[in-house]
Order: sequence, then C-alpha cells, then structure tokens
Amino acid sequence: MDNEAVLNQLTALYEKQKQLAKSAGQRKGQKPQQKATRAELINQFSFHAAAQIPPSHSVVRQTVIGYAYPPCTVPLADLEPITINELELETVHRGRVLVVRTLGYPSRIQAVQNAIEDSEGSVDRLAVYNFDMRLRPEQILPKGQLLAVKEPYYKVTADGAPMVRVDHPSDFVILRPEDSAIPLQLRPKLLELVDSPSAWKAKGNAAFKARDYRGAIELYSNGIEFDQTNPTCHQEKEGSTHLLQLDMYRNRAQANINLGRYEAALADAEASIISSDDLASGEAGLVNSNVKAFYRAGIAAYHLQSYDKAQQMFESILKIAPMDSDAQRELQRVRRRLVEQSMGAYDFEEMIECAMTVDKRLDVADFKANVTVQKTVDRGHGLFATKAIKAGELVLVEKALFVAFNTDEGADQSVIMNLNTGVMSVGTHPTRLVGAVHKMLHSPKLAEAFSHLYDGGYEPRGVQVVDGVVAVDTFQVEAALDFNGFGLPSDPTAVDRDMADQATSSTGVWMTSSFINHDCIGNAARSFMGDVMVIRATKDLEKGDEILMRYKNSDDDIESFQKTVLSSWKFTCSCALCTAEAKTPEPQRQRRLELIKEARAFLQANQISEQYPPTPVLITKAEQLRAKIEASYGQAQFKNLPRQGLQDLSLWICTAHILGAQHKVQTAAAAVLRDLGFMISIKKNKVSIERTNCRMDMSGIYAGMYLAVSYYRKGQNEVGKQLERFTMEMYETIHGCMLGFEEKFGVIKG
Ligand SMILES: C[S@@+](CC[C@H](N)C(=O)[O-])C[C@H]1O[C@@H](n2cnc3c(N)ncnc32)[C@H](O)[C@@H]1O
Repeated sequence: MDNEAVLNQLTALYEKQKQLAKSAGQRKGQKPQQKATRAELINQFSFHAAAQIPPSHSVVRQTVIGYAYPPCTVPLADLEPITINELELETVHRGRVLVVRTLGYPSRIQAVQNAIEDSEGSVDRLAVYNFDMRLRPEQILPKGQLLAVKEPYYKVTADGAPMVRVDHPSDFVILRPEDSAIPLQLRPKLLELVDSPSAWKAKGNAAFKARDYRGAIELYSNGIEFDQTNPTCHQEKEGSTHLLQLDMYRNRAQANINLGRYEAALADAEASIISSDDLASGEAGLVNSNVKAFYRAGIAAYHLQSYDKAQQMFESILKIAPMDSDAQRELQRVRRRLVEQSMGAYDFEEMIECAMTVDKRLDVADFKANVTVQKTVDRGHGLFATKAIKAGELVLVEKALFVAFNTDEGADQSVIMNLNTGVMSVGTHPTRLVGAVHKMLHSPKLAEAFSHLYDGGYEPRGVQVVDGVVAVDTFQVEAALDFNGFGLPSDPTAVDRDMADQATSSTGVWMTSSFINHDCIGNAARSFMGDVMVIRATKDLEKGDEILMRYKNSDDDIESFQKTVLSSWKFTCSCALCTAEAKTPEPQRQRRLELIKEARAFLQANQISEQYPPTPVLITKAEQLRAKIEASYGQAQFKNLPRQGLQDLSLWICTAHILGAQHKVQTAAAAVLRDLGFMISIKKNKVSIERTNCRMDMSGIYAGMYLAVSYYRKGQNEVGKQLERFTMEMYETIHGCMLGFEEKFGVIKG
C-alpha cells in the first residue's frame, strides 16, 4: 500500500472511531440492551485462539485512546464489590471492584479478551489493554482464572456490544484461589490447605520451576507472611524458621529478577543476607546461601544502574568465596560500567558492532556527569552543561527507558489514534507505550523520574504504589511519550544516524535527553547506537549553557514548519533562524520558495554521476540559480546564519567541480560550509572556524574533505590537516564515533 492510501485508510478509521466514541458517549449510564448469552460467549471463546493476530499487510492495527480516566488508587480490600448486572455503560465505577472468573480461552487482537462470569452467574466480555507483551495471552487471561477488575470501566465497543475494559495494568489483579476478595460462589470447591511456611516455599519452588514467576512470587510472599503472622506455627524445625524465611526472600529475589522487577529483587536479596551470628551457627550451606543473596543483590543493583552497590555486592562474594567465577566476571562487567559512568569512556565501535550483530539493547552505563536538569526562564525545564564542553566532546550518553525497534519480533505497522488530542501516530508507538508502562509498573523510582517529563499539562498526581504495583496512568504516559519520544533510524551503520527514516521506524524514550529543548540551530547533535543515544557538542559550550537540539529539521517553508512544531510540541520556535525568517519580507520569502522549488527540479533532472559529469554550461546555470537564492537570504537577516535552501544546490556545484575543472572546488566547498553556518577564514596557514550558528550534516563532511584535499593538492598540508581534523570531528559528532570514516571519506584523499 502506498503512503497516500495508508493515510486515507487511517483518516477514515479515525473518523469512524470518533463517530463511534460520540454515539457510545450518548449511552452513558444506560444498561446494555443486547448482550451475548453465556452460550454465545462460550462459543466465541471456545477454542484456542491465543495466537490470532490479524494479517498486518491488509489491516492497519489500531489502538484507540478514548476516554482518558486515571487508574484506581484504592487498595483492593477497600473497594466495594459490584456485579456485572450493576454495571452502567460508558462509566468508570469508582470505589467498586468486579471479581470474576474467565470462562473460555483468551483471544488477542489489540487487547487480550475472554468471556467472564461473576458471582451471580452473569456473563460478559473482558478486554485487557496494554498487557505485558512478553506474556502469552493464556498467561494473562487463562481459562478459569479468578481476577479482580478495580474500578471497572464498562464500554460500548465498535460492534455495539458492551465490554469491561482495562486500560491501566494496575487495575487488573489476578487472584489466588484463597484470596478473601473472592465471593463464596466463585471460590474453588476444594482449597488446598497450606499450613506451614515450608509448604508455601515448596509450592513457590514448584511454580518457579514451571517458570510461573508471578505465581512463585505470590507463593513465597504468602509463606513469608504466614511465617510472620504465625510465630508459633513452625515448631517443625527448631531454630531454622528464620533461615527458612530468608530462603523465601532469596528465592523471591530471583523470581523478581526474572521478571525484571529489580527494585523488589534488590530489597528481597538484601533482606535474605544471613547475619554473621547465624553464619556462626555453622550450618552447612549457609555461606553458599549468602553467595546467592549477594549475587542476586548485585545483579539487581546492576540493572538499576547502581553500579557502586553492585560492585560492593560482588566484592562481598569474593570475600567469602574468592574463587567464585560468576562474581569475578560480574565484577569486571561492573567496573567497565563504572568507567563509562564516571568518565564517559566507551568502546563505541564495539557498541555499534553489538547492535548490528547481537542485540540492539546494549549493556552500557549512562554518562550524565556533564549535564543537569534545571528550570528555564520560559520553556519549563531544560538540560544544562555542568562544565565547559569542547566541540565534538560528549554531552550525554544515555540508554533508553524503552525502545520499540521495528525489527523486534511482532513489530508491526500499527497506529495509535488519540481521540483526546487528535494525534495519530503510526509505527511502533503502541509497543513503546506498553514497554514504558511495564517498566514503571514495578519500579516506583522509574515512575517518579518519568512523572517529571513534560506531558502537556496533565494534572500531577504523584506516584502511588497500590496493592504492590505502581498505579501507572497509561493515558498520561502516552501524553508524555507524544512530547518526549524520539524516532531512531533503522540502520545503525548509516553515517547520519540522527533522524528517523520512516513513519514505521523504531521509537523510544530517553529520560534525561527528554529535557532538551528545541532550537533549529542548536549546539548538540544526537546519534543512536542500538538503544543508546549519544549526544555530542557541535560547538564549544560554557558551563551553564543550555543544551539545545533540533526536534525536526526545519523546512524551507517556515510557516509549515512552525505549524508542525506547534501541533506536535505546542510551542512556537523563536530561535535565531526562525526570527530571521520572520523578519524577511513576505514577497522575498515567497520568491525564495519558488527558487528553491526550481533548484529541486534542477537537481532532480541533473543527478550527478562520475560517468557523465555535468557540462560547464550546466554548472553555470546552477551557479546562477544559487546566486539568486543567496540574494533572497537578506544579508541583514541572515548574517552568519545557515541558509538551508542553498545546501543541496551548493553541494551539487561542489561535486560538479570535483569531477570537472578543479580550480573552483575550494570556493564551492567553502560555500557549502558557509551555507551550514560555518564561517571559515584561513590566514598564514591557520584555519579559524566561527561556528556560533553552525548546523552539521553530511554535506558538511563532504565539503570539509573536498576543501582539505584542495589544500593538500596545493601543497598547503598544514591547512589541509586542520581542515581534515575539523571534518573528522564533524563526522564523529553526527555519527557518534569514527567507525566508517576511513572507508567513506578517507578515500576522498586518494
Ligand atoms: C521534550 S520536552 C523538553 C523539556 C521541557 N521543556 C520540560 O520542561 O520538560 C518538549 C517541550 O518543551 C517545550 N519546548 C521545547 N523547546 C522549546 C522552545 N524552543 N520554545 C518553547 N518551548 C519549548 C515545549 O513545551 C515542548 O513540548
């Protein structure tokens, strides 16, 4: 399907969804008129359809963001039960909880769905959105599952039938058979009596072995609680009860690690460390238990990027088990992270290699020592330099909170239609939303950090942990992602790895980089290596300077550029470039747009090839056109500023001279650099480059190398060397590292 057809299809779908939402809204508070019967529902969910996903080629998968309601923040125990028959359409039932059992096998399209029945035997459909995509549908809504929907949202669906809809993962609680929230009618007839901590531990171990880590965590928790609330329960093994409890903490730590719940894992692992008094009792295996406890604490701390703590844990192991090879290996790994974190010393080439061949989610630390988040005068928060940073040096290296790669398994062209904001985002956005939400669900720390990202003015509610999970508001997360998400290019070897290439490209969110405000010129450039963003300075920065980057490349047509910025990020850019445009008289701007159009047509019709170099007549024509465009950039407004509309044509002229008479290369290459905002002057073999208003891109690297070579050819090697160094620095800044420079640009030297 071509782009226009997709766009038409999406617009039609959006309109339809808006219409549906409107007519559904009119039924607010009503009871459903037509509902599927138990038999119909059982029939609908009667076979194993877990793998059902619509064919992605003909149907654009859609996630509709409709009524944005906040998640429940009341503990399950404080909610009043509600039955299916009491539910009212288009209503979030605040203060209530619906306890149900699933009737059939789950199906999955955008949501995982199943038929449900309540304590009165009434039936309906349940749809769980934003589920953890690492889980299979049958792990979320298996047949016969008892579960609670906190403050249920009862919704009219596209087919007119009702459905209980869960948008926030924390509103959905899987219940164990013995949970007191389960009404008598839904309770399993036979409840296994578990009456000792060791029995809970055994059950936990069995669940763990079956890779049911969620289940194992609950079972160990029950065991720990049982132990704490029944102090006399275990005469089973005098003296060892305390150790049994520590075993369960230790095992729960591993289950938490396996689910990526590192904060809980660290707390569990630390709680499971056996004291020196207990160790002195000399029971066999206790040292080994502590090795496990320290190891798990170390791994959890590592994933939380608490590298000092991780180091301490692995060193503790080596004190009691000096030959432990796992601890030795992990200690080495941590030490590398500590060097990266404190000094910004990375092996970037290895990172690109790893992203290309092994895993795009890289194992590296963040380097944030050069920046800090501060309030700005008029644009909320911003990111500022904590020390002077030279052009080309690292400003920030940051691993993403989450990236949805378009190469991930199951990655698909899908669309989020936000009926509240009117924004439609096509690509991997739905995956990014779910990924970010699930990262926060078990990490109050991450949720707290994320809550500071700009979200367009959502009412701040703080981070609340309810029933053991963070009540993450998926609507708010989506709003924040709209403002703070970045697109990534799909090719990690591409030279200019800044902008995303297509609507369907990978998308991610980086927490610190999110504070960088926009400027069309800016003073920093980003590149990506796997899920790591590398930001370097494009000019010398002073301590206290605000870091600024362009969110999107500015358009020749300033009006349309400003419109996009306003609709996407809700501000009007007032940078030096936009101000210069605004000061340019309208007829002059219109004239320039016409000339740029003419230049585009010229470039399209006269693509350069080595085989057929452009004729002198053609080059003269290009130069005349360039002169006209140059004149349309008023000297008064654009003194020392980049002139975007000239860039492509200038590079064409420069390349044409390279292939033809060489004597004009120098002027042509300098013109390309001038159009990017570099003011170059060469006096007595000394190259000075004024770059206050520079922008960097690939044309600059070509021009820089051509310029350097032209001086080498004239025997002015000193000048050539300085220009080559400048070009290499530009390459490193926009590419992140020097990998590939020699192959692609070294050859220009011949
Ligand atoms: C990714 S956030 C940047 C950090 C943000 N200033 C904050 O306080 O968190 C994007 C938002 O910052 C603001 N912003 C960014 N650049 C701006 C600029 N040049 N002028 C005014 N506001 C800007 C806009 O509100 C935009 O939607």
